[in-house]
Amino acid sequence: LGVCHSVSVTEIICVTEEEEENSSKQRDDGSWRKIKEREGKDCRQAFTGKKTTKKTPRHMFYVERGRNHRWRCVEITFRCPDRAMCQHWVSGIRDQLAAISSRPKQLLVYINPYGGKRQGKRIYEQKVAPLFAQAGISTHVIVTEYANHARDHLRTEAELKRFDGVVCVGGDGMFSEIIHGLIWRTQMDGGVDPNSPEETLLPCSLRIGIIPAGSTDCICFATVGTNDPVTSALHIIVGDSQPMDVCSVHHNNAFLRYSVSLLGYGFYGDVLTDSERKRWMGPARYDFSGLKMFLTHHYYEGTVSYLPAKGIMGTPRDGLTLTVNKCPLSTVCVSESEDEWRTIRGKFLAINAASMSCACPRSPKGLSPSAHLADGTTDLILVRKCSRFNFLRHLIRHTSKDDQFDLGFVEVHRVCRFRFMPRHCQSDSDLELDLQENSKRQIFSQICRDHPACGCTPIYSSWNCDGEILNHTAIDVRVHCQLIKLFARGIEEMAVFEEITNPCAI
Ligand SMILES: CCCCCCCCCCCCC/C=C/[C@@H](O)[C@H](CO)NC(=O)CCCCCCCCCCCCCCC
Ligand SMILES: Nc1ncnc2c1ncn2[C@@H]1O[C@H](COP(=O)(O)OP(=O)(O)OP(=O)(O)O)[C@@H](O)[C@H]1O
Ligand SMILES: [Ca+2]
Repeated sequence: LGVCHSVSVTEIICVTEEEEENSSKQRDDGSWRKIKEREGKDCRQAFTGKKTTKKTPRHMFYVERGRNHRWRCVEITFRCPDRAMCQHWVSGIRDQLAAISSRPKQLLVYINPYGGKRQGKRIYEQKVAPLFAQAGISTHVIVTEYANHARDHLRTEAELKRFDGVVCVGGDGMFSEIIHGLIWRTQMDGGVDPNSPEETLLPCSLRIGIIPAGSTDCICFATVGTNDPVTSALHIIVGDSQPMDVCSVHHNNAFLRYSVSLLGYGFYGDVLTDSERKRWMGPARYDFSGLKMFLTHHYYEGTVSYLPAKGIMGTPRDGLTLTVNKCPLSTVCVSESEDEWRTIRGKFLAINAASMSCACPRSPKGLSPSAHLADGTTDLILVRKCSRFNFLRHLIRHTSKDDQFDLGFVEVHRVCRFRFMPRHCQSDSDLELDLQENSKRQIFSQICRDHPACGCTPIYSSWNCDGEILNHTAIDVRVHCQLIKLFARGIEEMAVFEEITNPCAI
């Protein structure tokens, strides 16, 4: 009948053989037959063929694209009338798979059993481990016993040479642990001082895979296009690689933390502080605290200074396109001389630095839809003091096609470095003058946080650094271009997968 099916070798998971008697259920011969998805429902589809009596079917498992960037592992059985021909195909495919050097063979896996809805262990065992086994990947699995277990293990103990990658099963917090461990270890091994904000950090050689099992999973969502464990496992198996920028955050020449997604002062800092007391609510705590902090409507005074990025492709106001793994060729911060710095003083509801889009199920286009994962820049979004109504318009635009930056009180700059100084820390003399007032207001700010209806604004917010609270408000942030790599490929545009899934002759 001439129905054909093509599969790219790079998207084959494995081929297996099994001896099997011909049965009445089977359609034979000389053909490919798509049997079923490995996960989920049966989707039998027979292709052409003529009957024979005894066969040795060869099963091939490969990636099939579904809706919303989801990938599935599906199975095709192919039979040949001639055994030698079959063997030839199987060994040919195996040789080609073995030649793909980017595919991992040994992985170090950390599972946070308490992330998100506490399903990490189950998700890994039921959905991911069988796929890794099928693809011939061996794993060393560590179920974490306490917070920072994975980070500390990576920093000091893990025998990194044995592995081709690190997999983290959990949310953004768990991913943050992994990058802190890996980046630190890489600098120590290479003799680089992570405490100096001026040091150029050494890139990490091991790729990181994220199996989403957390509350926000924004890093997985923004790098793979969905927060689906099977899709992530398949990106790991086929050996994808997506470089990613990392911001280092310092306070007075002391290292605080790294950030890859959101550094947020004001609204997102307050949402996080409030939600930490409500961990028992699970992922819904963010919506509850989000609503609460929207109603409290605090603003904060301070000075933001930044070094604009130069020679880059695009600005934060570009269309909502996210591209696949395209890395800019030119360096961005050509000059770091002091006269290039710009300064803005003001009263802000939110100061956000988005180093990637921060797309997540709450906001599928994210905080900065055109932010690039790997261009050495972060998008600095300043939301000035405005009415609740206007702030709501800005927030709602994160969930629609409308441009959240096209509002008079919002500005956005693509930068490669920035600093923030809250108003009351601006100088020693300011500090002395404000000392008494500060200590009074600090006490009141706690009272106000607990009783937001009182309507007065505390002086300080906190920085939300990828979901962790920083314990300093004056910070110095620097973007390190492509410091880490993920088992991902960015978000595929429609045209890319239409091309690949179209059947064509073999
Ligand atoms: C009216 C609907 C407006 C919806 C606006 C949605 C904007 C959502 C933007 C989400 C950005 C997430 C950035 C990710 C940061 C992660 O590194 C970090 C670690 O996981 N997550 C959080 O800090 C967790 C941060 C979670 C923030 C949730 C904010 C929810 C806001 C809700 C506001 C409700 C106002 C309703 C008024 C009637
Ligand atoms: N065994 C453990 N016990 C307690 N906490 C742990 C353990 N392992 C990891 N953690 C910590 O749990 C926190 C939350 O983890 P994770 O990111 O996986 O889930 P989450 O629900 O998405 O949380 P968040 O929204 O804070 O990112 C992380 O900061 C991590 O350091
Ligand atoms: Ca970036």
